[in-house]
Amino acid sequence: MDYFNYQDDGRLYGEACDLSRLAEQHGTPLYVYSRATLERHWHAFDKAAGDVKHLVCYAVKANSNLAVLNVLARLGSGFDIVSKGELCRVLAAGGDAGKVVFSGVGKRVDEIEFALEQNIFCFNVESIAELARINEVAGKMGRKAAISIRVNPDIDAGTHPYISTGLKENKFGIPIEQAQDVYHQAASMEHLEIHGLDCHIGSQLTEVAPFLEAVDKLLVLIDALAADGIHIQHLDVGGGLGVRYDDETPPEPGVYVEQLKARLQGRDLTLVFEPGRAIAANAGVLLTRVEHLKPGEAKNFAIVDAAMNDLIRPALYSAWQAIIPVDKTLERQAAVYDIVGPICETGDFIGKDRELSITEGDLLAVRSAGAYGFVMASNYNSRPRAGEVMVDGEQAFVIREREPLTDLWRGESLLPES
Ligand SMILES: Cc1ncc(COP(=O)(O)O)c(C=O)c1O
Ligand SMILES: N[C@@H](CCCC[NH3+])C(=O)O
Repeated sequence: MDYFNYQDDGRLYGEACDLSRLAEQHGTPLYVYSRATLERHWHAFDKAAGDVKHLVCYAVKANSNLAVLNVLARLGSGFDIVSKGELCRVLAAGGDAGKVVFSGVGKRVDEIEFALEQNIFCFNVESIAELARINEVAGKMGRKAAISIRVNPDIDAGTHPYISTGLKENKFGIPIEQAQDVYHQAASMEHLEIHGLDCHIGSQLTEVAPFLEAVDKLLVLIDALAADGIHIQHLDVGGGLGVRYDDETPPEPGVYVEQLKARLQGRDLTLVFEPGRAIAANAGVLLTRVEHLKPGEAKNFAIVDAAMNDLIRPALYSAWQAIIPVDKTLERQAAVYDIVGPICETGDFIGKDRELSITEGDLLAVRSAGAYGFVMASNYNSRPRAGEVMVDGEQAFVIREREPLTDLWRGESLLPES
């Protein structure tokens, strides 16, 4: 059975794997990813960028399992990281530090040192204080740090307020009106080398227009900087391309990349992309089993063995993800359910008001769960985090064991007897 959504047209995309068998073998809840889909989505960006100089830096935060990173590293992917931990993962997965961009508003001194030691491609700098810190650390190490400034173009990405990043009121980047001045300050810092210009306006964008608006503003800035003698070599357009969860119709990566390329109008710029969700979301599902059906006057509940600790997107952003029975051939009575987990929170739901034909013990797949799924999991209610499996053609590999119960208190200690 195939339950991998192909983001281009919403079709289920096939790997030769039987999800029911995987659930029986490895238990539920269980994340399952498709290698072929990860690769196809990465290639969609890389191929479309084709004839211009470019670097596809997969955003590690979307899904940082080592096997996922390794699949992309083998394709020659770059990586967008936001912490030392993510850089360590990239290195452990065989990624090339020379293709790493380091984003994030709060880089610590030790993180900057480590990134410099590893010779990363570029720091995406988000404040004047951070510029000064990187300059100082690089100076102490006798190094020069390659930097881009993340510019906040004040554009409404039209996405959920929690994942919108390019507005004035957001904490990210340097306001575009101040950017030219900040580049001049950077140019005067001895241990910095200006390489690029960066922006990221939000996540799950379903239109190209806001990206184009941002790029147009950035190109004006790039031209103004050139006139001042500051030469920008690469333009990092961030991530943010949305995927189809329900009936959205986000542009395909190819269309998005082509339109961005057209905006460059022959400028000699390397394009950097930081897609996370567009590569990983529809390459994965979360498998969960129905524990109980609980009919009620106001609501029917299907209580499943996955919960908000496994997939927090519905609780956190009221995100909608498709939930389907894995075996559709079973004859069941249809009813409308809230699909809820066992956690002691009313917000613990995976989906609301879903018409499903199910009974106790049935296996469900929560689709589009490959991005911002496992990575946002927690141990709330002392629940071990789910296992992860990667399907590769006929084969399936456990790429992370379900967390053993004893790991739940690893590193904790009792107070000494008094
Ligand atoms: C700086 C940066 N780059 C890339 C991404 C990846 O975004 P997405 O998963 O929407 O492509 C994010 C997250 O939104 C981000 O903050
Ligand atoms: N975690 C968010 C996306 C965050 C993007 C990170 N900058 C989601 O699940 O939609």
